[in-house]
Amino acid sequence: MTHPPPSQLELEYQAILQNAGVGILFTRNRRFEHCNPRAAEIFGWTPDALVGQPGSVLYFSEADYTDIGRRASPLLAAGQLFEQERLMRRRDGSAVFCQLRAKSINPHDSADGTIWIVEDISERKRAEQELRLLLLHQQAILDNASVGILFTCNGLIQHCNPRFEELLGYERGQLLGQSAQVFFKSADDYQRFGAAIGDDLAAGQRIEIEWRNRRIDDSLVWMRIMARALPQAGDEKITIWITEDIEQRKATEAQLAAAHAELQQRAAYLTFHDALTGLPNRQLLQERFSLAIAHADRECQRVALLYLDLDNFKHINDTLGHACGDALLQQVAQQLQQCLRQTDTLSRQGGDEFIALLTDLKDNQAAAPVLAKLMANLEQPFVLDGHELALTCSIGVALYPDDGRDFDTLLRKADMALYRAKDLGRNSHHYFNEDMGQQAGEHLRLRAGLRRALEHGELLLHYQPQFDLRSGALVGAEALLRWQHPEQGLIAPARFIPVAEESGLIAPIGAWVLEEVCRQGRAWLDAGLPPLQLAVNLSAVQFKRGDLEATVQQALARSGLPAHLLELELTESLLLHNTDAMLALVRRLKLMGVKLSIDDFGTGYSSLSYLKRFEVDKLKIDQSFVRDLLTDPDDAAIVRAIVQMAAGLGLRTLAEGVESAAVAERIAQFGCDEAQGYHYARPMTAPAFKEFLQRYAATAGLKGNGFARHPFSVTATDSPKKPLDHGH
Ligand SMILES: Nc1nc2c(ncn2[C@@H]2O[C@@H]3COP(=O)(O)O[C@H]4[C@@H](O)[C@H](n5cnc6c(=O)[nH]c(N)nc65)O[C@@H]4COP(=O)(O)O[C@H]3[C@H]2O)c(=O)[nH]1
Repeated sequence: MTHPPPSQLELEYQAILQNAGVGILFTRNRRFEHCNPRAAEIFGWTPDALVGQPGSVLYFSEADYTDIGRRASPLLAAGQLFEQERLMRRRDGSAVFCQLRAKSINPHDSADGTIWIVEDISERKRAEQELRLLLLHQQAILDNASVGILFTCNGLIQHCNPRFEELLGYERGQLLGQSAQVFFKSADDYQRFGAAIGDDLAAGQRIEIEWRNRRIDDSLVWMRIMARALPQAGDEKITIWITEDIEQRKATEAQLAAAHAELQQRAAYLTFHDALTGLPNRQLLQERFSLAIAHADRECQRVALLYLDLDNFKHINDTLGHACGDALLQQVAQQLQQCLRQTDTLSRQGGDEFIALLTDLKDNQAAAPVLAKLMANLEQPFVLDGHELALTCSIGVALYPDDGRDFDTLLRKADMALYRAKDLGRNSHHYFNEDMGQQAGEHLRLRAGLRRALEHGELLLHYQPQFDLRSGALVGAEALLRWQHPEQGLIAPARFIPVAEESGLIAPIGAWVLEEVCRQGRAWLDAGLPPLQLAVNLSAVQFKRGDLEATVQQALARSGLPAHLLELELTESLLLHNTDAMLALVRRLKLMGVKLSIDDFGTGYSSLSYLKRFEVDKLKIDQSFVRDLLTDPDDAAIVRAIVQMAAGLGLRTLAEGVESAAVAERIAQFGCDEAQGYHYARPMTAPAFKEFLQRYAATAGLKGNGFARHPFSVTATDSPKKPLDHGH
């Protein structure tokens, strides 16, 4: 092998030094003897400037320099390679991370110097640092995440965070390296899971699924799992799983679903049954009726519909309370059911009304023993809350096919028969017959019509003015209910209030009256009319059940009518139910500020003690005493006595039904405070009343004289041909 001439070698050597991508430095006696351009560039020097400098210029301190000397010397002396990564100083004082490799040129003689190969590794170090930080952040996320995070590689658990282990009850690190199958219920379940998500996962999609997984103690936990395969070169299939414990949510969902199912079941049940007694309702009864008549037609038999109503049940309800009433109805339902055959149907219509459908009757007489049995069974005492109660009932009977062929006709006829039975003194039964009077029919029509009247706004109020007998001033008005029937015209309360009371409709009707009176009173005040006391009739039924207190409160609150302008008219008989509850209710009403008067006073069992106890404000003397006052000395004596007694108790009196000036004069002489009657004005519509009031104010202001020559004293309204009231 031939060697190139030295000059050539030197040239090549120079070329290597000049072009090398690494820095090359030669030191001798700890000074730079020679360096290539890259070395100078790394440290921010020019080669000329760097050559001759002590090695320490590349270090931040003497100590630093000494340190490297101490580390390198032994290796260099032994002819070995010294290697180190080190932060070094550039000429401008900035730092540069270098990879140093050094070797003695001649280990036997250090005087020959050392060669240093230097690489600028700052960039690599920064990248490493960034990576390290990134990993730190990632770890922090994994450690602190509230969701379980898991990485699998080809189905093996590669990494998971503490939350995931905690979710499944594992110790830290216990899951690593295991197959993901460990947290599935079984190998099959794992397969199913794979089948459910495998394709989407492979397609790179984000999976979201809810699955029931297995904890270490074999208990199961509902998890929401989000998964995605990480883009990865090669065969490794790395998947990230983010899991959440949704056990609580699932439990709540399950509870909700169960509650919903139960509700649906209940709703379905209630579609065909009565909630209180569990008996079939009208709809189911109707279906059974259809089946029964089809069967009866085939067998040439009869079917009977029995409309049964408990006598005086309302009284029991009122005295013992609704809860007792309900319990009693349940017992009654059982008792009645026992009297019937399997093929018969007992149904509750609401309230205390039941309907029995009797099937397989050979003839029209075949229902008789059942009727007798039903009535006899009810007379057996029921025990409720320690009270022994004997009940009676009235029953109306209609027969298929004689009385009708369809359900509604038969039911209507059974109802008519029931009313006839009640008319005949209750505790009896009655079969429908064609010539049953109009009465039952009218009653039924009224009942159905009233419901519609309330819904369709057919009810209205008329107002009858009330005057102070001493000053002649118009001081108040009584609100009187009317029913504007679409066919029959204006119907008086005497005709429909008893029906409303019997059917329970009086509660919503009474509430409407209170609302309307308060609203109207407020409107008149707002229109600048003087304040008037507005009296409202309360039915005993309304007083004893329902939520009268709330109704009154609401009517006052909604309208903004001052409470003292509202007067509630009670009847004497109502106060005889002198119970603590009644007393408390009246007290609460009085505390609201409303006034109380006793209507039709003198017709009941007047008792002074209850007048005091109930803190009544006014007595309204019944018109039957007032009407014949001038001709009947007894009536005159009664009126005078009532007025005197009331004065003694500090109560005001109002004479009702004052039809003439002479009567007005006489009651004034007796000391009666107020009067109301056709002599002054008939009841009239609200607009007519307003006009009346305005006219009254104008004329009374001029004349200002008393009751007898009252500006409106004879209004020529007493003609019997006149309609029910004025102003309509
Ligand atoms: N012969 C004669 N009658 C006169 C005279 N002045 C007034 N009247 C009539 O006497 C009745 C007085 O009302 P009431 O004793 O509270 O008797 C009322 C009251 O008990 C009841 N009622 C009226 N409106 C309501 C209501 O909103 N709720 C309730 N629960 N009952 C009401 O209906 C009853 C009858 O009311 P209406 O037919 O309006 O009959 C009214 C009225 O039109 C007169 O000078 N001569």
